[in-house]
Amino acid sequence: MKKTLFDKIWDAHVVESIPDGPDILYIDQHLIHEVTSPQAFNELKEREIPVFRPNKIVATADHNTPTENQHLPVKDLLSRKQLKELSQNCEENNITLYGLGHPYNGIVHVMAPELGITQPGKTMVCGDSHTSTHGAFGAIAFGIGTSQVTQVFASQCLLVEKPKRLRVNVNGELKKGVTPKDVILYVISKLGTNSGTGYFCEYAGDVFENMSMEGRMTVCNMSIEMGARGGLIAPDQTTYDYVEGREFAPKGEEFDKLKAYWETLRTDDGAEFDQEYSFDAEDIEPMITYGTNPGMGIKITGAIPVEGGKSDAKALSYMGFKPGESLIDKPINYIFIGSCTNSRIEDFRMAASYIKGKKKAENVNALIVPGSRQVAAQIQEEGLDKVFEEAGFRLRQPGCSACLAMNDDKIPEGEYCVSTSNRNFEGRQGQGSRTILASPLTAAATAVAGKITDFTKSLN
Ligand SMILES: CC(C)[C@H](C(=O)O)[C@@H](O)C(=O)O
Ligand code: SF4
Repeated sequence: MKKTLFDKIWDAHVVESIPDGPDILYIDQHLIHEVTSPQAFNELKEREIPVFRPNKIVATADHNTPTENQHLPVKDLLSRKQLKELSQNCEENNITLYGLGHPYNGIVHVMAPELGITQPGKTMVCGDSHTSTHGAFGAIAFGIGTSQVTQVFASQCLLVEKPKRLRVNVNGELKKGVTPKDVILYVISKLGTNSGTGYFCEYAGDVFENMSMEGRMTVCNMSIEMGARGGLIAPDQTTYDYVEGREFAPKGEEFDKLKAYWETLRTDDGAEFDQEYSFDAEDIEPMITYGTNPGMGIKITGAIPVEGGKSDAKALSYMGFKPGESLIDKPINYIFIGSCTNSRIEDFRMAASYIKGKKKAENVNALIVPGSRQVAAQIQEEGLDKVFEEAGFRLRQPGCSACLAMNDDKIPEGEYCVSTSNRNFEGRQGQGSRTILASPLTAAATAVAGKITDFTKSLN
């Protein structure tokens, strides 16, 4: 039978199938962080169940971490408690933790791929919705709830209904200034935030084939924002080149053997999908959102749609925008370049290439936050920190930062923030804050202009 990439990986991990019921799926890699693991550890303790395979778990601290003075004790008491609990739980259960200050520390969806923990063909879970990011490698990766975290701790397996198959094709050549973030914001603006519900999405076509691993991660990261359980892209030479040589990647003969298997991980010609959509790369332009869900996106030079239901009216009133309005020239006082969507080296290269030789607008407060310690080190190695400094930006230390208001980095009430993160929900970046999702390039251009600007004209 002809199989999809998703089927091949899924079927290889089914321990047992319950007729007309869920599958018991083996999980190769479990990632954890401070927010969704404490209750799971507590439950295990209460029921006196040991962690079954501690060496299949890797932990990091990311959500509650400050992005300044990481060498000092964490000021916020709740955050400090959360981080301490993670350290204790990992120690008690023999789990590797790359905590605050460790050279491998970072946002879970940034540090695991860069350490070579994320690999094609694996099943991966984390108590975090953006686990879909790891699908960029041709892995089945998805977020789970805390009770499922307990399940995986106890058994290394998960009882889970097999999702349906969805494929999104984008073919053609992207225009100048159109980045992977714009591609996924475009797709979600076309399909809506519920289109993926019940599905696992494969991204196919030459746009994804030509993308770097960083770009593919940006795309897969936001699969959950169209409601999909996860997203994935068939592994290819770009994937193998990225994985090879990384700290925890297989080495030598083992790598070659695995690579031969990874090469079989592609959708067979003629394999069937339950749903399929196709788009042309030429139709995509730099995108921004105007509302309070990631599907409310328009091209940067576009106008806010006039037709819309009650929820649109509510979103626009929260955002302080009007139907039919263009966002060009809207003054913006905050920008955030960071989050597991856009905080990898390529994102900072992109931002720096625009910023180089320019100055940050006076009115703008900029948060530039690498996704991991390794990204931060690479920024320095490449001298990008100088580019940012000369333009008046200050780099922060790694973490989830202003992506969600769980640490000190918050956007004040009523302020607009052009943000490279993935969610623009009400209050997401701080109570009353207003998020405009965009690419690192758009965020950089906004920071320089002090307002939303059609920067594509100035690109050469
Ligand atoms: C805190 C965590 C559970 C949450 C998630 O699941 O995604 C967070 O990472 C987010 O982005 O909203
Ligand atoms: S960066 Fe944002 S989206 Fe990603 S894991 Fe952290 S809080 Fe969630």
